[in-house]
Amino acid sequence: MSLPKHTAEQPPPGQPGGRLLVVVAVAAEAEAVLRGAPTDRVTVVTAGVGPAAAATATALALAAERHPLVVSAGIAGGFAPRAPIGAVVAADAIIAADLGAQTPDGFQSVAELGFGTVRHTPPPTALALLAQATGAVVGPVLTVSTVTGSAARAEELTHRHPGAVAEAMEGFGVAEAGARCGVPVLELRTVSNAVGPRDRAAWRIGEALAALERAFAALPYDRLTALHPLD
Ligand SMILES: O=C(O)c1cccc(C(=O)CC[C@H]2O[C@@H](n3cnc4c(=O)[nH]cnc43)[C@H](O)[C@@H]2O)c1
Repeated sequence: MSLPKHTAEQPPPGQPGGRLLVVVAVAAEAEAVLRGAPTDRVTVVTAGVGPAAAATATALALAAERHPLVVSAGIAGGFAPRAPIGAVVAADAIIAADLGAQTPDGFQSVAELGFGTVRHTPPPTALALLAQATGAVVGPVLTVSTVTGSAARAEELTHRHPGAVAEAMEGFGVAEAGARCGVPVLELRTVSNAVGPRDRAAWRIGEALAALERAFAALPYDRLTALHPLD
């Protein structure tokens, strides 16, 4: 007898439902998500910091269990004035902002150089639902491997990505894994610090984690998973 592909907790193929796969970097973010979310509607994976750790953990989680939708979540740096400390942001584009080469003409992304991609686009209807429920500021969220620490770097990123609302370190990795596995990816972040000159003492991590908890308490889980039924 062959085993069914779905588990007791998962709906049968073709029917809406299932858990959101939520990928965070560190334990404090996982705890905030789990305080806010109904525990039977999320699988939370603590991946580690950076896009490589995020991609690996996401791919492993998707291989282990079917999920209709993935959310890259956690704290982030916000671009002023669009995303102040405590704001919720949601990505309408998930962009690898430092994946490329420095050339005599300035930075060129791997996409501009003719290989690979630096952008993933979250599903618009799910993004709209998520943003409406959480009051998120919507815009591009940048994935960087180095936290911005100067006004010059913040200006350079804003110049290359007008309208960017936040930077963090994992979204593009999660989105790459989701794309390879055929599962759509959203990015939902709360702002702990401003993108700009390094001032670690000004980071408001507690405030951002409280906002993350509230955001996950507000998500419309049934409607989100119904948009992307498991096949
Ligand atoms: O002290 C530092 O400068 C520093 C260097 C590397 C990592 C950190 C972290 O605390 C991890 C950052 C963690 O939170 C996200 N995050 C929050 N704010 C930002 C930001 O302004 N730029 C990039 N990432 C940020 C990120 O996704 C990581 O998971 C501190």
